[in-house]
Amino acid sequence: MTTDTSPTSSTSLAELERRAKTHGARPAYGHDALISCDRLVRIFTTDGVEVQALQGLDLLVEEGELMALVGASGSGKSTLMNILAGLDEPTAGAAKVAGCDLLTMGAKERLRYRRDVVGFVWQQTARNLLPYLTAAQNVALPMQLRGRGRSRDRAARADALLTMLEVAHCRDRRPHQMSGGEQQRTAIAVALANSPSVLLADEPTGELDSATAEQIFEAFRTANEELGTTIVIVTHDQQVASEVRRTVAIRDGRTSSEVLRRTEVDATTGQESVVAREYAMLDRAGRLQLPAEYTQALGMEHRVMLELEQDHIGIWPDNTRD
Ligand SMILES: Nc1ncnc2c1ncn2[C@@H]1O[C@H](COP(=O)(O)OP(=O)(O)OP(=O)(O)O)[C@@H](O)[C@H]1O
Repeated sequence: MTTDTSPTSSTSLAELERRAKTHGARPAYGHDALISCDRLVRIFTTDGVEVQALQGLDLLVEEGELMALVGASGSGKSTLMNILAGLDEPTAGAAKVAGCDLLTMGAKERLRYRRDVVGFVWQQTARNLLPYLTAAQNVALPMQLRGRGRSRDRAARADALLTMLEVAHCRDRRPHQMSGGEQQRTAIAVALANSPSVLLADEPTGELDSATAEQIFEAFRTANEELGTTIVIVTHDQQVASEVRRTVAIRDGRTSSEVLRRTEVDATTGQESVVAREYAMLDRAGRLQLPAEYTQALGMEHRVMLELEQDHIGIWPDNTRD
């Protein structure tokens, strides 16, 4: 590749000034996103051994999105969720959720963040609900702890949320009297009780069969559509891609690819169909993660050749190797 981007004598000073101005006027990365992670790093050190769980992860989530994060075991999903939940702090990088800076928050702010800005649903149903409270009492509790409203108003909101999530019949039951799916739908109601900006769910269907999991995804869709809550669901289930509009894959602590689903209308027949397209992620330094099956198929290793074409960039194996 012989692309030369250095300023040459033919580049006028005025042109360089114009480029610098355009660059300076560009809005900051993720300025209009509800969640923005910028080159996020999390290093764990155990017995002197360092594990880089997040290795410069970039992620933007817009307000009102319902999206999924997928990835193999150990790819860094839970680490990212714990940081977004305000339960863990990143080693480096930047992370903001609804205007809150997750790196500089003090203890008091962190507590307010966890109570008001984010709601969580965990995989283990026991972690989501208190066993000695009924479904309605579980949903009312976060509102009570926040000290908002009268008891009658809190009970009315709990009822409305349970009804929306189709578990009104469980209102007077304790968790052990409900099915796993009913418990998780009640857990979503609990997480929504204080109207958080973001709902985070870490493997919420991990303990459920596929039919019940489908109902849980339906409940997330209802919450997203009716309340406009931004929802991020972590799962290792690749099937989730058919349940949400955007699925981001994490590999080795970085976002590696994204699947977008959209409805397209055939211009001639007028028929609607859902089209899913996979994209590779280009990070802010211009780095691209190529899928292993592509690079292996062409024997690409270490070095590749690039060529800039009119509307695409070509990538070829290094043909100087024997
Ligand atoms: N508290 C910790 N101390 C040391 N290493 C950790 C800690 N938490 C996570 N790790 C390591 O960080 C890496 C990412 O772990 P993480 O739990 O985020 O992955 P995951 O994608 O959520 O995996 P799974 O799907 O199995 O839950 C792993 O190598 C893990 O061993």
